Amino acid sequence: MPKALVVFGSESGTAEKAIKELAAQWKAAGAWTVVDVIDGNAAAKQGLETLATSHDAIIIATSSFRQGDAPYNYDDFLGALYRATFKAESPFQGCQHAVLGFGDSHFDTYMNCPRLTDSLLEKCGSRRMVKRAEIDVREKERGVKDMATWAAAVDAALKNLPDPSSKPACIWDENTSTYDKSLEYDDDEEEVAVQSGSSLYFYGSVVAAAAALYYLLFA
Ligand SMILES: Cc1cc2nc3c(=O)[nH]c(=O)nc-3n(C[C@H](O)[C@H](O)[C@H](O)COP(=O)(O)O)c2cc1C
Repeated sequence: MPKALVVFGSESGTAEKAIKELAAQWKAAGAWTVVDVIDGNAAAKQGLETLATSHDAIIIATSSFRQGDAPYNYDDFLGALYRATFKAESPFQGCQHAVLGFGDSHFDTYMNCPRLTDSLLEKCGSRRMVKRAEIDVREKERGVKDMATWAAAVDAALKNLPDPSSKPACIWDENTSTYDKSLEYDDDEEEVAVQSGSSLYFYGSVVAAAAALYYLLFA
């Protein structure tokens, strides 16, 4: 029976409550195993490779806060995805994922964190097993329907899980605008600036340029 881990990022409780309700329904149906429901920071503590090797799928529900940033309890997971991508590592090879996004279309950085998560997971080697759903707080009725459709798609995918090396269920930005926003991630070692979804290497280039200048001037 496939094993899935549910990971959430939630600052005011919406994504957490919604995904816990869905997880309870999936568990009750019993067609596949919901191993646990934990926040992103707790997931990151296990290490990405451990997460991938211990589970067939990772099911994510997250919102965005501030300027499209990760919720406080999800920051470490997003950071770990960034670091793996920077190092061109594929810790999620052999694993599959699904993302449920929560956001408010009033913000320029609408759905930034869920979209980044979906994109970075793929870059980390994971197969997208269903299309990401995006729940806008401004469209309540549509949100309820879209969430039910997504939950059914996740359930169907896990009941008949394709090989993780097969084609993804869809491309990252199918039927949605691309993220043309910026997101900054800070930790002790590095700061990452992603612009227009185009350059994960922005910060690396800045550091390299600064090092070259220092060498020319002082070495
Ligand atoms: C201060 C603040 C900043 C927010 N920033 C964003 C944002 O950048 N992008 C977005 O899509 N939604 C943003 N939202 C909306 C939340 O993501 C949305 O309300 C979501 O449903 C909250 O889910 P949560 O309670 O699980 O964190 C913001 C909300 C607040 C209050």
